[in-house]
Amino acid sequence: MAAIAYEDIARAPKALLHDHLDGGLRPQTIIELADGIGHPLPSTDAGELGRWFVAAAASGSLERYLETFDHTVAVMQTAEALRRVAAECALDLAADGVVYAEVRFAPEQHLERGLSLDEVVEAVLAGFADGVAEAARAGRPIRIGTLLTAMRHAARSQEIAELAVRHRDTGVVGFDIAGAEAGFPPTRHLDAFEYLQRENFHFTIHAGEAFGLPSIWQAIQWCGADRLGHGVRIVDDIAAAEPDGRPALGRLAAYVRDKRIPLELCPSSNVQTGAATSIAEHPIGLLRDLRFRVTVNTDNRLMSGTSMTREMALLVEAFDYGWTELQWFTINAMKSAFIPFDERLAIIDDIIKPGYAVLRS
Ligand SMILES: O=c1[nH]cnc2c1ncn2[C@@H]1O[C@H](CO)[C@@H](O)[C@H]1O
Ligand SMILES: [Zn+2]
Repeated sequence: MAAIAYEDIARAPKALLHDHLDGGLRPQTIIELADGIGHPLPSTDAGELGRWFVAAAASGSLERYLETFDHTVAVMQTAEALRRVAAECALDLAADGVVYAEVRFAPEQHLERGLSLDEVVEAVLAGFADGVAEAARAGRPIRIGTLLTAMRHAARSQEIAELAVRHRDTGVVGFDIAGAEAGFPPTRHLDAFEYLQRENFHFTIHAGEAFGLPSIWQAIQWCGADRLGHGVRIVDDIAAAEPDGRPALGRLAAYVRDKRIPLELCPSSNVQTGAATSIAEHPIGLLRDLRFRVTVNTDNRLMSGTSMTREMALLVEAFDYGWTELQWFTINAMKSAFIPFDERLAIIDDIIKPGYAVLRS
């Protein structure tokens, strides 16, 4: 069978669980917002600036990758800027054929010009509502859930967890921690995770990206994470192959698979930070073969110059995947979403399955 065409993947309904708002700005928007506040940029040509982000982020280290966010966060410090960026995010995802997305950002990074944490969240939620409404008018319906992230090197996670719970009925569906992983274990934020569990709230934790199994183990067994942001280093607990030819799962890997803990895998991002050597050698191939609850994600569309369509196309090329695998990734993501069960099911039954059925035929 011929490989699936890029345009067909673009038309397929897609679900995305791991996308950073401040990692997905349009280069032209960064230029316009930076101009308004006098923030200096590496380039004021949109094409060049886009390429600069991708090159600078492909540093081989998570810490250096994260330095590129200085420019995006700098231009996201007013309610108007946040609202615009969020609206454009919704429009761009919808145009890419994403029908459900969870988008995350760290409110504590947007207080430099006097906004309160609640004002930051309200501006972003308003922007998503604007973008979702405009996308629907253009015949590209999308649903967006917001995740609030706390920065793992900082000490505001309890406050951000409470902020998330405060906005749970107006669009915030989960919580996360992000930032440099080595030296900042998930248990530093145990109070916040315990609070969220008592509130019956959902959270994912960036773990097993730049640091290995101890980070994943803490995220799940100490903190109670519902999902793993990346989690790609779980392969460190899988031995190549036993004499019978089957890979042997260690206790943690077996637990993650048995419990169906979703892995928010982000192939291109991992190659840039050095968490994987190439797409072809990305552990997603092994993890899918072993039937972990694998999902495909963009992480940062600007820093990786990518989209959901492109991530899927790269996997089709590297692993020879067909519609069966792409639908499986999509339904895995939808099953793992933080919105209510009946709403997830409706998207699977009414949008995803019929959409793939049309593409297959
Ligand atoms: O892949 C990642 N690993 C860890 N932290 C990340 C990643 N991508 C983005 N951020 C961090 O999350 C913040 C809020 O969105 C970003 O500002 C960036 O510092
Ligand atoms: Zn991330």
